[in-house]
Amino acid sequence: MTLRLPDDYEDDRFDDEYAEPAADEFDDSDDDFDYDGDQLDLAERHSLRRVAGMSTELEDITEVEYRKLLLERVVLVGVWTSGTEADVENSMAELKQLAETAGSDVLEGLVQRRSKPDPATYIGSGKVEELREIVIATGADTVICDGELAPAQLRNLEDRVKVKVVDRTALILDIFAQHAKSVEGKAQVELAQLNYLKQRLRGWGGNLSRQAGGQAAGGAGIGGRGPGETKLETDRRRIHHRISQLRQKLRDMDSTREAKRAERRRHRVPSVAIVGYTNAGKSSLLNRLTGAGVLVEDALFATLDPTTRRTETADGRIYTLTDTVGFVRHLPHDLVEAFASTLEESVDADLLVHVVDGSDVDPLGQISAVRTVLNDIGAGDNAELLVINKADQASEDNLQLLRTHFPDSVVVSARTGQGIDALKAVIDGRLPRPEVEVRALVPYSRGDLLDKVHRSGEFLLSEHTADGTRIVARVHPDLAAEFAEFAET
Ligand SMILES: Nc1nc2c(ncn2[C@@H]2O[C@H](COP(=O)(O)OP(=O)(O)OP(=O)(O)O)[C@@H](O)[C@H]2O)c(=O)[nH]1
Ligand SMILES: [Mg+2]
Repeated sequence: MTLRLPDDYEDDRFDDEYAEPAADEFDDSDDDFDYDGDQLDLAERHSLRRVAGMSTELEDITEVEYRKLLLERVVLVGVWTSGTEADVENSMAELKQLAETAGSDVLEGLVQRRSKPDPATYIGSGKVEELREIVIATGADTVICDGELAPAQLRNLEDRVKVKVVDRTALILDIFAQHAKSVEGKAQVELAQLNYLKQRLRGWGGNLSRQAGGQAAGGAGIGGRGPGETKLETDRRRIHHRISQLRQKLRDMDSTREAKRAERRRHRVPSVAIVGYTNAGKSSLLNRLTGAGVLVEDALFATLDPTTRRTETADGRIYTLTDTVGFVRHLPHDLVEAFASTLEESVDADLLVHVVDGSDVDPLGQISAVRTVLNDIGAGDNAELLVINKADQASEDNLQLLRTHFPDSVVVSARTGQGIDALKAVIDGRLPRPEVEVRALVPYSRGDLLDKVHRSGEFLLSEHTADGTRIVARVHPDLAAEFAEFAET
């Protein structure tokens, strides 16, 4: 079925670039690698929360739920442009995990080796045919592509395989939408979704009935009503309006967050941010270090709101530990931008505790993906302590590899507690030190001063004399001033 669209509907940014290619560009000679569904270990799929029905109208855009994708029975598609076969399998396995986290059943996976994705349809036209056959045979209602597709590519593919096509970016946005809990988190996700959506309006409202999910085999639900030009315009305007509302709302919330941060800086409480790949065990580690009781889940992006807890070093110095949003390869740029204020917790931190899952198949890949995002958000130069987690589960080979690459790292298991005391000691050693050394004889009536040193400074010497406590300590300048009257030289 051909789709009729309003004449003026052309995506202004992409259409020229991704115009229909000439027939000879549909070259499938390089279709030499097939990825059959068995490699995706279907037995292991667990059924997570399904996404409930979604309106086909764009009227409820005040709801973050609005963009729920209704992913149910999906086929995954990837283009293998570079790297080894193991890399591509790894990337597809991660896409599968993301799809399952979003609540879908993964039926089959398909990979094409090409020098670059097809500009019109992402995969070559021969593969598109094959994909369409798989969609019919499996009864899939959605195709998920492992990348960020241009709006025109999504449209073209949808027109040919006749079910909904989404990309990795939309999938990640959807997962974030499902997991967002706080008002701020929801607003951030909604902003990212709307920014993504505004380029792709027709793709969702056009040829597919979103409620029916597009029944490829029967043809039902296809060729539904496309939005008229007026409606598109209204929707666009509404989205732009909502985007500016959300930006304002986030700016307001940002000032509250900034006030809290300023407060911490004023009291010179050192701050440590726990960062790392999603599912690496960041929340588990925060719980282990502070007894925080933060949600831990074997799911991607379980944590979207940063949690900050106070804790102290063995000698009683206070510092804060913040659990943060996990990262993933190719984190959508819109998300990074929308989460900027949340991510600033990491930018501001005195020390980044970078947690990597030592039992992952590609821990080095995870580390570099995380460092890429850290660079993007301006935290690339912060002091970093690499922590290799899940030591109880990691292979000796992996541990060896990581230790060789990162000799200063600490190996722990947040689950068993292995290495946690050593980690605390290393964090302690890497916290910023108070800068002023004071020598004083403090009368016994001023125990409060000693208490302050205990909380925010560091004793180098403390001895009891007949006249009071003689101390040598490192403290912050404000506190140093309070010792002036008792100073000794
Ligand atoms: N075997 C083992 N599993 C662990 C360890 N630490 C965490 N896990 C498990 O790994 C999964 C993810 O843990 P989380 O602490 O939620 O990971 P996270 O990094 O906070 O994940 P997100 O918030 O989703 O990015 C959970 O199932 C944990 O039980 C560990 O040391 N060993
Ligand atoms: Mg977490």
